[in-house]
Amino acid sequence: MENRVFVITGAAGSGKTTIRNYLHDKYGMPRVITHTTRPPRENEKNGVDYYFETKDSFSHNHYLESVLYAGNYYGSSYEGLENAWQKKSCACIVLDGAGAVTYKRKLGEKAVIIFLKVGDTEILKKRMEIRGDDTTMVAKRVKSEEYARDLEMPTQLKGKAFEILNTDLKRTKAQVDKIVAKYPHEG
Ligand SMILES: Nc1nc2c(ncn2[C@@H]2O[C@H](COP(=O)(O)OP(=O)(O)O)[C@@H](O)[C@H]2O)c(=O)[nH]1
Ligand SMILES: Nc1ncnc2c1ncn2[C@@H]1O[C@H](COP(=O)(O)OP(=O)(O)O)[C@@H](O)[C@H]1O
Repeated sequence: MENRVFVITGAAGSGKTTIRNYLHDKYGMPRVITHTTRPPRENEKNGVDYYFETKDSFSHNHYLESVLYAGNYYGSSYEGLENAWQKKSCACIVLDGAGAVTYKRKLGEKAVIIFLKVGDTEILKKRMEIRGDDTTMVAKRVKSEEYARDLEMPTQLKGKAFEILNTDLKRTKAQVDKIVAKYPHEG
């Protein structure tokens, strides 16, 4: 079976982590854990949600791609992806729009991109608040260039990515199931 990585992208609060966890729980897809210099949220654990790094330790890893997002660095390593592929042919990862573009460019057909859209920015803000994000962090996030950019699918991905409007989670999951069914994967 050919190796694939399902890349979930979209704005903050659009449901990327929820869908990545769905792919993991329903299809047993290993999650590629990425690295960040962002401080952990209250419920986040090192090695589970992210590898939390200092600026110095972040700079020592070998990345397939890395970005600056709302003032913090994020990066995904080749090693993380290879480790996931050693377990299963289909893995999943959460990336910002720029990361998704790089994955498509570097991995071609191996990268299946799903862009999650939520039209209403008030809904996104509310979801971040309900998730329990620090209000100062939410304010900083929604003011960032990267947040505004990721409200729409990157132009470089038009025609090369799936777009799902994530308002009703049940419907979103059903649409994800249809996409996964297009690709051979272990049970
Ligand atoms: N390009 C890239 N983006 C990443 C990586 N890890 C996380 N991200 C993205 O960075 C952005 C900020 O993530 P985070 O601080 O967890 O906020 P959240 O989107 O509100 O959960 C999101 O768009 C993530 O998808 C990575 O390794 N590379
Ligand atoms: N379709 C949906 N309807 C309502 N709430 C949702 C939906 N999808 C996700 N959520 C909730 O919104 C919050 C943000 O989702 P999350 O997956 O953390 O987003 P992201 O990783 O894109 O920032 C979480 O509390 C999640 O449970």
